[in-house]
Amino acid sequence: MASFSPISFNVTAVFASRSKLNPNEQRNLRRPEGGEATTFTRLPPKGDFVFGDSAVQVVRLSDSKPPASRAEKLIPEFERYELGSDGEFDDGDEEYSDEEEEEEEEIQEKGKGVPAVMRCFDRAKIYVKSGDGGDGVVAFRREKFVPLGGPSGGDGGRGGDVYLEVDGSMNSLLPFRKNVHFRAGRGKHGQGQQRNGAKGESVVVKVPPGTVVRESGGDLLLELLHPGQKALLLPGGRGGRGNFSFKSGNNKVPKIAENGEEGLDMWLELELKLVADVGIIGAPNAGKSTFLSVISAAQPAIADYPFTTLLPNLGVVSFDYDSTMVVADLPGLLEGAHRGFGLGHEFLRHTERCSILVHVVDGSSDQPLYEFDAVRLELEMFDPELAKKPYVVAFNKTDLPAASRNWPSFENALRETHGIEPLPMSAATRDGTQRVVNAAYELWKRNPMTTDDDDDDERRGGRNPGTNLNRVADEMEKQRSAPINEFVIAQEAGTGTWHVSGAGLERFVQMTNWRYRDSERRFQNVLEACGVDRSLARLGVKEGDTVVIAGMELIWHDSKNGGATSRKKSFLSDDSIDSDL
Ligand SMILES: Nc1nc2c(ncn2[C@@H]2O[C@H](COP(=O)(O)OP(=O)(O)OP(=O)(O)O)[C@@H](O)[C@H]2O)c(=O)[nH]1
Ligand SMILES: [Mg+2]
Repeated sequence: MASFSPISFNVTAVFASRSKLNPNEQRNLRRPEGGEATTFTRLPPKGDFVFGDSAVQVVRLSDSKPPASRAEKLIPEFERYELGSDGEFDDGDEEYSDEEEEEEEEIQEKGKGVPAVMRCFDRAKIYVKSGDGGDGVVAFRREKFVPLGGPSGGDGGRGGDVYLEVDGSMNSLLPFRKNVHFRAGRGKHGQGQQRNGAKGESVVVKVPPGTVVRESGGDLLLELLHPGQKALLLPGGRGGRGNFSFKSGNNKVPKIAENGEEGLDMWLELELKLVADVGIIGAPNAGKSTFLSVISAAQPAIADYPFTTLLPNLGVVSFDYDSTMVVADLPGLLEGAHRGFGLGHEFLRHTERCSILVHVVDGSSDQPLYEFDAVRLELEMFDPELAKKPYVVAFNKTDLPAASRNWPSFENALRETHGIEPLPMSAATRDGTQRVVNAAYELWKRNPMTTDDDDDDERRGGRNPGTNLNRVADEMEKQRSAPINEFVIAQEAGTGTWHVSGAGLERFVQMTNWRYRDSERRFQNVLEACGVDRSLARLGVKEGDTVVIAGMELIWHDSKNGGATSRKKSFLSDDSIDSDL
């Protein structure tokens, strides 16, 4: 029994819901974005970030950029950043995101002084599309001694799928700077002699562990945390049926075949959130990377100037057989980081998932206390929640005389004003580092992370191995195969134009191949069977009115037996509905 949804005369509202229901419409809406795809330059080889020794340099916290001589060294050969007249660290690569102007300005403000490598290591925007299904064909058997061979047109092959897979060897989203579009192959068309088309080639997009996937400007889709996780994101379109599949008792020689179903497409925003238990923070050049290198097997670049660490490094600290702690060494934090100056903003988000922080202070600097307070303030300004995380303070470089001189007053001040016991250490000589690690471990044990990951794990498709990683694809498939008799009718106010929309109907129109003679008849029959005609008649459609279904304009002609749409030409009501609907 056919049914129809309640009528709405608010055309705008109906279009809005239609864009939700209909992947084709969504495609049209998004397509303009496609023209403005984010393209990036090539990822520089890792070696470009390792620098030789250079003279010691004192960098004040108020310096929001590396000195010019350093800047030159930071620049990989094929990426140019220029120090502008205002002394800011400009990016010569203008190819990055050119969304709306406002957004652009905001990014520029936040990304001030940040080379593209760092801006893009944890965020990317990519386009994915599953393959269209292959078309079915109309063919008839031609055999010797069989004068009237039956239908033999094969079905089209299914389009390729789009998968997302976690690759444990990746640690950034930088590869997506170059590679933005991922399209699965289309299914092959059917052939005569009942040969079905082959399935289109699937595409697997590799992402690093800790990747959060969002539909561009929309909902959170997935959170992929563990190496090996593989999620089916966009299923390929169904292959169109060939005329062999349309053979029925009523129609033994069907001259009809379907188009393949169009694949789905989407712009995705990827965000990498490091999965670390402990975050090492501090001012540039404090010795954070050196500390990580002595407590774990990680070998981060260490050099005697700020901004050595451009991308966070991860290290695993092992305690007992079964107890390990993942530690992240983050780029140096500067005053103004919360406003996007220096490198701060780009990575501060990564500390959100750390249970605790280790704050490394350069004990040999002019004013270690000032440095300590400034970094704390930055944390507070960026996110007060972050500043509330438990932390250990490591007073580094105690092997240097300046640090020894600074130590008593620093220790005193922290004890008095903050109620904290700082721990002295020398990452260079490893003196005291074990104590810091132990303190961090104890603190971490007492403060296990209570992320919201666990709460709505199922929704995110994340941590729990039992979670359905294919739920996005399932959802898409469900939307796509919406029943054909679920539709909404709206009349444009004051005109004789009617809009009929519904995902099932639109898919049906898209798959109808008008080249074949029987297609039109089938189309008319379907409109009648699913209740479109009856609903329109009940709502008062008049002879000559325009009815728009899935972008196709039809003219309504009243039929004798009371109510039916027709497609420009005359309405045919003498045939039964195909049983395969
Ligand atoms: N004397 C001495 N030098 C140290 C110690 N720890 C680190 N250094 C030196 O301090 C400089 C900076 O060390 P890094 O580990 O690169 O500092 P960082 O905090 O990671 O710096 P950025 O990544 O630039 O923010 C290097 O020259 C290290 O050799 C220490 O305990 N004693
Ligand atoms: Mg470093």
